[in-house]
Amino acid sequence: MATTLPRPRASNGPPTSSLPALPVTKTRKSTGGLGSSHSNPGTPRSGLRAPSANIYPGPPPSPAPTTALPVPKSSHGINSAGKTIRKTVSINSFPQPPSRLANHPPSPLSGAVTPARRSRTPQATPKMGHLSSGVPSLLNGSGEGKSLLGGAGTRNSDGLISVSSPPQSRSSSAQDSYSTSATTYDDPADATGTSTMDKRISKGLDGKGNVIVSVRVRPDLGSNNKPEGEWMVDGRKSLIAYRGREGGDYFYDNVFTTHDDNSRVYDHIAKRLVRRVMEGYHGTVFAYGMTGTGKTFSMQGTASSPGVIPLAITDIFSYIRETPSREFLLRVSYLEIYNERIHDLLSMSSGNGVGGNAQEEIKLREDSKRGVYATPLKEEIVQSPTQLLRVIARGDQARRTASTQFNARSSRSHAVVQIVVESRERIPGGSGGESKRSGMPPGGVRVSTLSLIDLAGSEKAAETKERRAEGSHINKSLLTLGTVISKLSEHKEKDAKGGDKDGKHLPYRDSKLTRLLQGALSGNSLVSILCTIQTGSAGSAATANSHATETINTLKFASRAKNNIVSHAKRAEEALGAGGEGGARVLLERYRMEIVELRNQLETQAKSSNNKVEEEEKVKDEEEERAREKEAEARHEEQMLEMQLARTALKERIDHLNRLILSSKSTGVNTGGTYSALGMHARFSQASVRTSVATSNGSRPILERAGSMNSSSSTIGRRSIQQRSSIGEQTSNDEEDSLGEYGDGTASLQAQNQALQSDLADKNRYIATLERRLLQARRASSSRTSVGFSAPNKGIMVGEDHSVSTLIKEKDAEIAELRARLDDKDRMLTALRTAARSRDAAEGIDISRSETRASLLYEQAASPPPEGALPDPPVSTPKGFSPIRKRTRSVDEMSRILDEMIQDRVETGHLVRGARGSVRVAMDRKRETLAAEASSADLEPLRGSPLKESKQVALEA
Ligand SMILES: Nc1ncnc2c1ncn2[C@@H]1O[C@H](COP(=O)(O)OP(=O)(O)OP(=O)(O)O)[C@@H](O)[C@H]1O
Repeated sequence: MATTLPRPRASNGPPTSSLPALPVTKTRKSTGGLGSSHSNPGTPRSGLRAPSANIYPGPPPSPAPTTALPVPKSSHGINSAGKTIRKTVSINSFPQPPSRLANHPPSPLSGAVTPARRSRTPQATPKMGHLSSGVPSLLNGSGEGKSLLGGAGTRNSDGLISVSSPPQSRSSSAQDSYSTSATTYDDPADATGTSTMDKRISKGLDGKGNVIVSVRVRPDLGSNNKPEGEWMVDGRKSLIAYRGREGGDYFYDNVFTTHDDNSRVYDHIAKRLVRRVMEGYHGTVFAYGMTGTGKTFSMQGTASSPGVIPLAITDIFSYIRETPSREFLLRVSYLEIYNERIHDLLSMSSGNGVGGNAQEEIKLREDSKRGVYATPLKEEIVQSPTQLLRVIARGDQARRTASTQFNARSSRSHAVVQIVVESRERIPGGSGGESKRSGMPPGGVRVSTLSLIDLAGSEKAAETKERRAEGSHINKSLLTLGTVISKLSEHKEKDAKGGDKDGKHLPYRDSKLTRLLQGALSGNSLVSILCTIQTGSAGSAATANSHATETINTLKFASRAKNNIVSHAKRAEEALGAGGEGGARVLLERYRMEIVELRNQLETQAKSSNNKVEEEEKVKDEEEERAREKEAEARHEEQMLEMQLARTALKERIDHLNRLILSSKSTGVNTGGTYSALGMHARFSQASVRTSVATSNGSRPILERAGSMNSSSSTIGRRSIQQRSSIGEQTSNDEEDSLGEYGDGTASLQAQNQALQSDLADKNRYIATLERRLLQARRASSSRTSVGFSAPNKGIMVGEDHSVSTLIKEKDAEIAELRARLDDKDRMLTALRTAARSRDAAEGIDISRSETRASLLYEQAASPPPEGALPDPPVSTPKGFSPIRKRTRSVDEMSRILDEMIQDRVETGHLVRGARGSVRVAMDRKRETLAAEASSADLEPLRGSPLKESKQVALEA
């Protein structure tokens, strides 16, 4: 259902175009109903209440002329019912108790207290004259009473006159609302300007106090049946005159004829009150009347003619919008009193409580600050007119209705909408004085309540039991209300005398309705009562009579109310802080404190979150740092592992080399000087040993070891050759010395050992260097790899390949260089040995040594070593092999043996005979095995070797 606000009223007339669905009238669930005979079949049971035009043809086509009114029977206006004499005169003529009058606050509306108030002493109303009440009022602009004396007769003859409301504008504005004149002028009547009536009002002819009692006449269903001539309704005079039994003239603050629409009714009965509520006064508007007379129609209205509630809502928000100096908080509750039980209409999901959800019993409580209030009651905070209207529409849906004799959709409960307005100066203490506009000092929160009450209609009889039960409750509560109002005058008198100030003798507690209205009735609130009547009646004469009686009762009630209820409403005190019960209820203050608290929390949270962020960043940094460290550690470990591996590999190689060296040594040691037999011809002896072994038994291990040694030396120990070039000289000198000293090659072996040791040291140094280089290369490679990782994949491959290939190339180059150096070294050693031998020869070395050697060789050749054993170089002279015998051996024989050996080698393919008779190791064999390579290397100098020399020497000898 659409919930838009009433459209702006261009004039007093009803809106012409479609209006919001709210207020929804009589769209409530029915509690049952009377026979359909009483209901208007044309009236929808749900949805918007249709304009009454279908039921009521509208104003009488020819309104009764004023002249048709019966002349009052007496100048006092007293009819046959003497008791009602006071009630037949204008309520404005009723006296106000002096004490009350003195207590009346000055009218903030007019801003001035009427200096002289006329007495309201009951008096006769000859010529139906009205006396000005002269009561300063919160609800009128002047506080002056009105008088219809003089000028009154100038009006039209339309007795049931409908006086047009002054033109007003409800201009469109934001927030689905529209501004009403309520916020721009104090009294709708004040702004009339042009009309005669309004001129009269502006001249102070309108008298209204803090309690406004108005009567609205509903259009009759059919003018044919109505007992014409008995009723006269004069809107201009605010007069209703009845010329029937118990007839009389009834004057009220406002009398609305059948021509007056809801807008005009609102403007006169509630507009000012709503404004006062916004300024901090409590206000109560209620509609009272017989069933079917238009209470709900007036309070809620229809889509095309919004009633008091929607128009009040519009004005509330208009006021808020136009009062920027204050901030407001609105909360709304909606309850009904049905069969003397209170129901929360906002807590009901649907239905009207009959078969609806069970509710916690709502009770009425009272405290000094809040007065009488219902609890527990749901209050909804609303922020827009639409929202507020929706809430109320929801409550309407839950309200109980039923069909009665006079109303197809009769309200069977009293419905109370309460809008609590909290307001506070925007800058507390900022302005330093009272707000010019509101006259309110800045400071605390002001809480006021607007109660809008649609009472259930009184009815004489009902046809069903249920209706009767409802009716009895309704009637009882309305009776109690009447009683309380009646007794208010007694109370006033007692109060004036200083007794019963609390009004304890008043039967407020006799019904929930009066208890709830206690605050308003006892004068704490501005009050506006709208009594609805219907002058005509369809049906029999009896019905018409009964109806007339009911109507008169309503008029009497209205008169009593106007006469007895005295409002001394004061602006609500501002609640400062949240202290006390009242303060705790002030949501605005609570919210302000909550906001402050939340802000503090927010700041604390912001701080802590900042700290948290910092801490998180710190932790993140630390984690990153740790991750980096871990990575570095892992890299380091990896490098260490690689180094370890490299070192292990190198150590293995060293061990291997050492083993080889030891092997060489052991050869030397094992030979126990046999080498000395080979002496300076170690190479030769080695070669011959290997040759012989290979020839005799082909012992691979030996060859392999020898090859291995050569290989090792060829790959490792080459770096120090240059260094050793000087050492080599030294060594050769040593060798020379040793040779010269001992002459048996022992010195040469030692020198050789020394050379090997130094070579080993060199190799170790070289290995260390290689380790370093390897490490550097790996680091470079890893850094290149890591750089490559950050680059595209291609980069990684290229980087790695490049580094590896470069490394390999470097190593190859190094190996090649070392090989070359080794060759140099070998050549140098050979040259040194040759030089030594040449020296020996030059110095005339004993030939016998050669012979001995030759004979030794011979012996060795004759008796080869056992198979598989290392060749035992001749370390000692065998028994029975004297030098003398050696000398006796013919050189030829020696030569022959040698030749045979050589021939044998040649035949086996180990040696190749040269063109000039020289021999050399076969090149292919050299390539085949390292041993052969070593042999080849050693045999090369054989051409000029000691063997050859010895052979030559032997031959020479
Ligand atoms: N001033 C009016 N102009 C046109 N139609 C009216 C007027 N007042 C009442 N009606 C119509 O009369 C019928 C009864 O009105 P309404 O329901 O407001 O009476 P009520 O006093 O609330 O009755 P109850 O006490 O049974 O709830 C409705 O259809 C309504 O439209």
